[in-house]
Amino acid sequence: QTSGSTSGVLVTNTKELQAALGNPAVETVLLNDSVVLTGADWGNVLVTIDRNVTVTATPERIASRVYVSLDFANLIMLFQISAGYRLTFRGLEILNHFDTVGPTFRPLRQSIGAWVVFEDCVQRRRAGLPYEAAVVNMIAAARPADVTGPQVAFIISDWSYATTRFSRRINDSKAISMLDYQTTTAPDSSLAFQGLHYGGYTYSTQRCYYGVDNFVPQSCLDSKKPGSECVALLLQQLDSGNRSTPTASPTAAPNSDGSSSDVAVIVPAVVVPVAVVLLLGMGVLVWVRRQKRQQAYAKSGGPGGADVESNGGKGSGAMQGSGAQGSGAVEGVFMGLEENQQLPEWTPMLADEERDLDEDEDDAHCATDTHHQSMQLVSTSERVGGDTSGSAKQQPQQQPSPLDNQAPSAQGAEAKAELAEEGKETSDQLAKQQQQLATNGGSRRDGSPRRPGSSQLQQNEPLPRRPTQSMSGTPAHNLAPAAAAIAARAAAAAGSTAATADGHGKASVAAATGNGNGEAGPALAAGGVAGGAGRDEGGKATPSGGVGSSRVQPTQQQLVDPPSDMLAELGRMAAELRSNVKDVAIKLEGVIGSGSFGTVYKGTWQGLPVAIKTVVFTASQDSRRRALSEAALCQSISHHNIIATYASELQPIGVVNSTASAGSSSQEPSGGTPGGGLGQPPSGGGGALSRNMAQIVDWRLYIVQEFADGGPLRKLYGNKAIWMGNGQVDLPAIVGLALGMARALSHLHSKRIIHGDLNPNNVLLKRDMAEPSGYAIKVGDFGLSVLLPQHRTHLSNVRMGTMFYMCPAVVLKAQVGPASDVFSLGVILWELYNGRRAGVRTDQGPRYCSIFPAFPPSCPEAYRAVTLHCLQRQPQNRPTAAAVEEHLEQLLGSLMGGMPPQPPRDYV
Ligand SMILES: Nc1ncnc2c1ncn2[C@@H]1O[C@H](COP(=O)(O)OP(=O)(O)OP(=O)(O)O)[C@@H](O)[C@H]1O
Repeated sequence: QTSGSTSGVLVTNTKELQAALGNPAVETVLLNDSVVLTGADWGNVLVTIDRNVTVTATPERIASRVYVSLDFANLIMLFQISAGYRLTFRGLEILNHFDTVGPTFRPLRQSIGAWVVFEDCVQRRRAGLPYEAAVVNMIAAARPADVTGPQVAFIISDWSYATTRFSRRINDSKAISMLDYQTTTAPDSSLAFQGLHYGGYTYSTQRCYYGVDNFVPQSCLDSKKPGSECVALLLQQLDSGNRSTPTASPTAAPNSDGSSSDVAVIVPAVVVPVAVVLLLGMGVLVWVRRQKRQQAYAKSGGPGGADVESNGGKGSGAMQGSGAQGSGAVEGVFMGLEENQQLPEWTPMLADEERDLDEDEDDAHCATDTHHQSMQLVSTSERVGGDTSGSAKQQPQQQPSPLDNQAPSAQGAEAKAELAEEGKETSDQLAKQQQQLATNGGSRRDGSPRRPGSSQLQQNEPLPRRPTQSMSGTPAHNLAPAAAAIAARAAAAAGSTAATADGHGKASVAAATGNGNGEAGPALAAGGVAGGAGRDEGGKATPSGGVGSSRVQPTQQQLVDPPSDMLAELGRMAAELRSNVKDVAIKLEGVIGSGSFGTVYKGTWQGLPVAIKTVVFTASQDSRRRALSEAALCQSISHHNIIATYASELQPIGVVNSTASAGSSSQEPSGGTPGGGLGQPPSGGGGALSRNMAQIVDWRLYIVQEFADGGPLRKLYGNKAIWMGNGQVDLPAIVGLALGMARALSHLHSKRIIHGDLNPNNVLLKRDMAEPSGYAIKVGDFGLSVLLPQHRTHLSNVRMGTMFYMCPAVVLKAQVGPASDVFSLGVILWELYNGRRAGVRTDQGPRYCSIFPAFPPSCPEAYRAVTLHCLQRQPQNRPTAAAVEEHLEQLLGSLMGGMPPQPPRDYV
């Protein structure tokens, strides 16, 4: 049981545990009976652990499936783990060891580059967020850069386990199964003035369960207090003996004598029948909708639950949907058009029916991006490629824990069902959050309150168009009320969670121009911009042009209330930035969302509204190449229709001391910018830190980008101002947006850059009155972009992109080139005209909607032709992005009675 260790030591109390952890010869510490640590016995000692140690229940306890209780009694900073080492807890019920929320393990002092691992453990909090909120936070937490796949955490019911704490089993109606949850906690020195240093390590839980004794009341969460504050309040109440208010919960744990409280019995008695009735009602609703859907498909000539192939089958059968079988079909891949292929018939009835479906799907998958991420857990990931390739599609298999009380097979099935269930719960929760924001804080362009529903664009929301078709400049005064409302909300956000990083210190380094001075001491250094709003290709400062106008643009379209863990993270980040960022004022205002590689924050930098992307990665990783190349690529591109990157900054967050194996302790990074390199790999430059470059374990990359206040294109779909119904559309608006994308792509391809993941999530919008739609296109997310070598038409062995937007050559042959981007553009052009997504996920799997790629008869032939040209099966039959641009320019010109609007000169 001691894993080959010859040095297992049995401990029974605080002093023995301290001695064992501090003894370099001990690799395994055994617990057979409950241990409650006491501060008096531990004393003022910080034990340094510079080896791998496992603290585990004895083999007998594990064999008899009893967790041994280890109570840290809220003692803090008892030990520190040197970088590169891991402290593992196994088979234990661990109590009173957490910070109020989040994965901060309070007994552990800041341990940069170390691992704390919990295997087959129960983790219990005395007070915590409701499971539904906690699981959202867990799923939203970024995985360590070198760990693939999504977080796997979900709520389970009827949880029961045995612990050495009680003679009776503990029974809870719910718990969270943390099957595979891993995250790297940011080094947190925000409480250094109190002598407290936390974080910096990777926190990993495998096959663990998470239970909470007392839940914060919903009223506290509804009052918009951060979750951590609600938990702190609850703990105060518990300490003062006032347990009556907050503890009511159907999942209340047994009281210390092992008996359940009355509340825990009564609440289920009321809630369960109501929930059952509601669930039944929902089930009937879903069934009716499904029937309707199937009837509609049947009418269109397809089999029940038809997929695209049924429609495409009218032609050559080139379209494949999820239901296509035995034909080499790939889920969610449109196989492209062959010459003279007959398209499915477009009927308003089908389009409307499908819209219904699409809205379901949009609600379920796109309420927020945190949610988008969570859905990767519960269903097939849409995005593949690079680090996430494959992994996101696979659900990690649960290894039966030796301590599990449920039959492994039953639990596996249950886990899947729970995963699906939790995805729904998560989406509901986030939809609610967003609704609250819309009701409470959002504002519309005219300053009137947003209607409930979403903080994003609503279907009938008026667009920010210029009043006439003239191409005059932005009427900034129209935006003042919204700007005021936004400022108020931003100020409120700043009051609670944000901080202005305006510390003093060393100068920033301009790396894009290669003149880094290598001095340790980081700063958010201006890459392409030197204190200005715009930039040109060479990274020189330019006078503010179009981007400058963003100073008066409303900026709240995308801001969602972050989960409380993120608020905590935001606070830490702000503190970190405050201490590190020297001559640059950066203000964080909230979380926009998170994608597969990190979190995106909303902030202000040098007076500009910005989005700050953060990516944590490991030096030895492929993800390093990828993160750095994204930063480098972003900074090398300057175009009106591509998100501008103002600055980027690489910060070390973990260091392995080369002498660590000889027993010395970890070395905290000085916070320097290695090599003075913005977006440069950590290889070279001066400074103390850069001399030890190879020893740096983890990095955090910040990319400061232009803020696209209109949100992603997918949120615009269906807006009644553009898509009026029955195939009636605002053509100039659509063609203007399409042209923006074609211009962006054409520019990228002229630089031999392949975007690799063009989809309506990565195409952002920014208010711009000069555009027919009121929005300028801003293509972003270069995480999967690659540079095409000279004289090559494509790269092989690169499979990347997002389901529904990948061309067959990418999926089937792993060939990526400009033509694959053009194919993705074709799918989006179709979506733009139809105001909806081409592909949806259904209960039967992902599939294209049945009318794709048909157009309503009212669609001008010029638009239809260029779209279908992009969707050709053979890459060589597709047009270049430049040709699409030219074509759309002509079309828009003719629609607007002259030349289409030109982007501001500085940005072309
Ligand atoms: N420059 C920006 N301005 C405004 N919002 C942005 C900006 N960049 C990203 N976002 C938003 O931040 C969220 C996260 O973006 P990110 O690019 O990290 O992930 P994603 O595209 O949603 O997912 P993935 O990276 O997994 O494809 C999204 O809602 C995105 O629209």
